[in-house]
Amino acid sequence: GHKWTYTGPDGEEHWHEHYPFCHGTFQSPIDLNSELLRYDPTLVPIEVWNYNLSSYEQLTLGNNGHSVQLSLPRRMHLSGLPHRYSAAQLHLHWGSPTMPAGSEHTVNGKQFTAELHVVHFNSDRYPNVSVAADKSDGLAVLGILIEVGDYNPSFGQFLKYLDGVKYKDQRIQVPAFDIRGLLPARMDEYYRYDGSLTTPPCYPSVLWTVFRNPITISEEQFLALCTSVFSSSQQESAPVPLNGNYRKSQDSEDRIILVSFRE
Ligand SMILES: NS(=O)(=O)c1cc(-c2ccccc2)cc(-c2ccccc2)c1
Ligand SMILES: [Zn+2]
Repeated sequence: GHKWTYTGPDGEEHWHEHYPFCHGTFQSPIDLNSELLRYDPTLVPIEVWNYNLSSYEQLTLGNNGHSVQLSLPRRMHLSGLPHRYSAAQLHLHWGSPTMPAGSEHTVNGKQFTAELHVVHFNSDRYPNVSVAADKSDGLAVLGILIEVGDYNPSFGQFLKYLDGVKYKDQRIQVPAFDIRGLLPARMDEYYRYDGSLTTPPCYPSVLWTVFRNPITISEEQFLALCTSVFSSSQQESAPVPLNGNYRKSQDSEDRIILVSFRE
């Protein structure tokens, strides 16, 4: 597909020129604003299955020039959603050392330091994530807001390998670990709405679950994230740091955001 970036001539205002859905409806991210929230007592706690991976297993850590992503085995899956959703990959969005706020979803206008996305696909209906990616009930993404605070040992499990994926299109095998450690303690408190991929091709195919409670990473872990990786390939003369890889808030139109908690 056509190249896209977060700034400049290929930035998000131009995505729709090659990716028409980016100009469409149900776009993500959105501001999770109290005025739009509706408590829904049918929203049950999210349950994760087979997230506790063995360190004997290896996962592929890659730099795709837009984010760092970790492949996940499809036996990892979610229950508590309308269908079974099996894991595909996780990746991050973050700010920069000078402008640390880099989450995609915001809460009453507050942007967090970073955001982790765990991408799953509807394995009841589709054979794999590629087939599911453009189907209206195809994907479910868990959004985990990240703020700077205590050191996060689970986050450290893959941050320590970032030097192996410094440049675009680099990938390495890393030991697996318990992915549950990247999620907040409370899985019963979350925002729920119908949205899209936050990157091109912006398919309106995502059932979003953004957890109410952020996780923390340390200042050092945040700096490692936003100084270790580049969106340019190793061959290019001028290395371009990979940071600020977040889409701005989209119009929530008249979408209701369901919440599993009473404020
Ligand atoms: N931010 S996101 O969760 O909506 C998202 C989902 C998927 C995705 C992945 C597999 C199948 C289907 C969708 C890919 C990306 C992505 C991020 C950086 C660069 C390129 C793509 C981002
Ligand atoms: Zn994402």
